[in-house]
Amino acid sequence: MPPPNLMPDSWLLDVRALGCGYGSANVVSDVRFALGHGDIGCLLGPSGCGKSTILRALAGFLPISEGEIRLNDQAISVPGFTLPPEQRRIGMVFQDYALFPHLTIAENVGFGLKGLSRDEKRIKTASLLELVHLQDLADKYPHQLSGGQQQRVALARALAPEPTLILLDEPFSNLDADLRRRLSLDVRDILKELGISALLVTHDQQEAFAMCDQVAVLKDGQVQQWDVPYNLYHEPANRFVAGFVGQGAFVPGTASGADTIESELGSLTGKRNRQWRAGTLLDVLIRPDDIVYDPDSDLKPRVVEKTFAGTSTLYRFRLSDDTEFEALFRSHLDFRLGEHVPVRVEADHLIAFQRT
Ligand SMILES: Nc1ncnc2c1ncn2[C@@H]1O[C@H](COP(=O)(O)OP(=O)(O)OP(=O)(O)O)[C@@H](O)[C@H]1O
Repeated sequence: MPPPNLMPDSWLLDVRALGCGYGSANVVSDVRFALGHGDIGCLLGPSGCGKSTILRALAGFLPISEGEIRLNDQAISVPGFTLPPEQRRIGMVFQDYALFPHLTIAENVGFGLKGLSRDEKRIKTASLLELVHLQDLADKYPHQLSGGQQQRVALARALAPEPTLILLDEPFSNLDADLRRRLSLDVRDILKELGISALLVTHDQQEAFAMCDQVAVLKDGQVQQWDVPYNLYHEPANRFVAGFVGQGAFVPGTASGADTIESELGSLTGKRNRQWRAGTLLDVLIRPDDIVYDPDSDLKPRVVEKTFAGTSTLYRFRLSDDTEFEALFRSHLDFRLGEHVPVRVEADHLIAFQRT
């Protein structure tokens, strides 16, 4: 998987060393990322890390105190200047849909269409409703629609004025898990079909990975890594990203060569972008899918926890020196608590950080 294209001729959105916040204190600082034309990006991070703050700055609701936000090669925010939201051609979709309750679905979608004749407005609204598969509900009111349907209306309304960029602020978080997954894929298809760029804010990494081309992982108002999902999982830039993206446990080890680590789980070898010097003390990230059942293995950790999840079971294992790690097995491999299970590590990529 190649790294994201870091130098296209011109970015659609270019966020340069952004700093902003409320009052005198900055909530985010030195935030840098850029989005290509037609790409879907994501701001992913724990609650309070500054995702919505960045979104507000992008939308023009919050002035910035450092850096620059550029859209289509135009500076739309710099310290001392904020292009008003209505002049930015940026659409917003919110968590709570924010539809007008007294307007029909068609009127909600057509609300932002200015300067069109009545007929033009009707045709455009109908085509947008068709795009989000709601043409049969045009005359209903928001309270007559399900949450998922309301969110499709909100998307159609945001798309109506033909924005350059759409900002999606936790748009699926009021929906149940199954609907969330389906709607996020539908929204991705719609945006890709129209070639519209979007930036999604979420704390749900599965949603981020399913929907977005590139993801910024944030912590305490700073971007830890801006990368394609594959690299975030397999080449995390630091411990925070490694721990936040996917599951896993750190196990101590010592580098014995450029790409080999000796540990309580045996001699581990896997693909690496960066090489270690022999003797370096490391913490190795063991993901649940790095562990395989192997009846011939001498490594026999004890089951200390077991979580059945239908097609698979997540096991927590403990070694005699108290090192713990997890493994995800197909659920027909059924072991008891306390049982010693022969396993081995089969890691495609080795993720490890120097022990501090
Ligand atoms: N209007 C405000 N005035 C002052 N501080 C604020 C305001 N809004 C947010 N903050 C603070 O800024 C920080 C970042 O908040 P923000 O809403 O951007 O985080 P977030 O990553 O979007 O979180 P969540 O996922 O919970 O929505 C938090 O410490 C929050 O308390």
